[in-house]
Amino acid sequence: MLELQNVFLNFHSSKGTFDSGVHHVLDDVSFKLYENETLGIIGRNGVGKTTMLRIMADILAPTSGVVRKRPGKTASLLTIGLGHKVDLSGRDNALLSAMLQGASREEAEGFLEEIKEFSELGDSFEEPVKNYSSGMKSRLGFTTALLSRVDILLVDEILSVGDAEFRAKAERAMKERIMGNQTVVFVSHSDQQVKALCDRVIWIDGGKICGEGNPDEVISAYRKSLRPS
Ligand SMILES: Nc1ncnc2c1ncn2[C@@H]1O[C@H](COP(=O)(O)OP(=O)(O)OP(=O)(O)O)[C@@H](O)[C@H]1O
Repeated sequence: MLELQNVFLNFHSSKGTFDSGVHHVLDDVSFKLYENETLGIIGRNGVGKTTMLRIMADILAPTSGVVRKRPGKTASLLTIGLGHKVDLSGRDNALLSAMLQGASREEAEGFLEEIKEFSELGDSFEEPVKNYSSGMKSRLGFTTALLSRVDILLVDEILSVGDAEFRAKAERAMKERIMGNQTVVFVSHSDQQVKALCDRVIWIDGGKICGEGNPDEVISAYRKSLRPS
């Protein structure tokens, strides 16, 4: 469905701590994402998990290497507040996002009441997003992506925000989508969520894939690596 082949990603950095001002974030990363699977990406803070999702979503081009997506397939990055036009209402943002993800205006309008109901934003749905809390933005972003149709859903930590009740509801809805043949790439620091939702896990560190495969085994190796020896 999607493949990264020998992907390198460098950022130019003003910090002197990196090699000649270049920060090598991804260093020869290759993997395949298969249709209908839920792939988890784990690793310490700052190792490049979000960067990988942004490359898969075509938001960021790799410094070198190839990203191949099956023709006609859409991928959408689900993250807090990304792409929200803050002067527009929740309703208009939901409409825009659904259309950007490939829905016609009519189809997108058809999703709006469902988005309002699931997100539990009430009258705030008609308010500008600049007045939203981060929890409210994530409810809007999560719900819009959940209810519109994308072939590959790229989920960045979004299930870890919001109150406990909404989080449980979001996790249940995500599970249903996964069961219903949605292809998902899921970045999370929650072992429990990754184990509950993912078929396969990739662990990255130092720009490389350090482990790949069964969630229990890869998470256990990752946790072991964090313990002081
Ligand atoms: N636009 C940018 N310009 C320069 N450096 C960047 C940029 N975006 C990310 N980085 C750096 O690249 C590295 C990887 O960032 P990334 O957000 O992908 O990490 P992450 O694994 O998702 O982290 P976390 O678990 O904390 O969310 C970090 O060191 C970060 O500071």
